[in-house]
Amino acid sequence: MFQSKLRKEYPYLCTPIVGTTSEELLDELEIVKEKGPDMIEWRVDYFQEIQDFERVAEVANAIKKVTPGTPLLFTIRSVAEGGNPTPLSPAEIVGLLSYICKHSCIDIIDYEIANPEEDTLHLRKVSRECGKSLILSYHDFTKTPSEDQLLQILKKAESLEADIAKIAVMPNSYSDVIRLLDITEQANRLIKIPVATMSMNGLGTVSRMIGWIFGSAIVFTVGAKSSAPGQVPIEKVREIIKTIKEYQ
Ligand SMILES: O=C1C[C@@](O)(C(=O)O)C[C@@H](O)[C@@H]1O
Repeated sequence: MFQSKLRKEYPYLCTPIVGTTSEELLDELEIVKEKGPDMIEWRVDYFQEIQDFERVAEVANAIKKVTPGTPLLFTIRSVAEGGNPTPLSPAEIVGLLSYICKHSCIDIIDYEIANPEEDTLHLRKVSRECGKSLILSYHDFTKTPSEDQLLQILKKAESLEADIAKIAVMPNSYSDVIRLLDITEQANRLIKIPVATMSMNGLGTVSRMIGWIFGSAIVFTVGAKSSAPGQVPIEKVREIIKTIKEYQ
């Protein structure tokens, strides 16, 4: 599975695509493809035809056909955690994630850790049976929770057998950004699965540039369009990593 290739010394550069139609998505993908990301995230909460599961699987396969060698992450972000409103109920979201594991060639699904544990365990089982990886994620668009709370979230993701634990939080000061980096470094010693962390917005943007040094395994970068505040274009992040590595 792809996460065994996650390199501690170099992060996966992931670029989201956020189109509302298959045409928009494939146009975005043409731009993104040229930039050679290590992972592509389809933000399905923006997709107009999200209720038509067969159509969603068809589009996922069309995306994968354009970038066959690049792990494809399938994300339905909830409004509560910064996503776009969708007509799907929580049960339908579980249904779509299960369907997509069974009927498409996506590689990874994202599920929010705040969801009921029984649904998470169900999706863990289905994704594993289908050979897909599972990211358990947590987002707070208003603040950066305490060190204790964030470490508990990462540990919970590990105990629920996620392949990767991810947290994206909003800083209200530089000390929040430093805390996030500190937690990232601690988590790498305390838990065994890879973690992906980011501090959002202008204040936190530095975490997207240097978080990998502290052990964040994935950086969400802009390929064509941004999916969260503070994301940096992929080519800029590459340059920064290259410069740091030259002098490390
Ligand atoms: O979870 C994340 C991280 C993210 O919110 C960010 O802050 O870069 C962007 C989302 O597209 C992705 O699903």
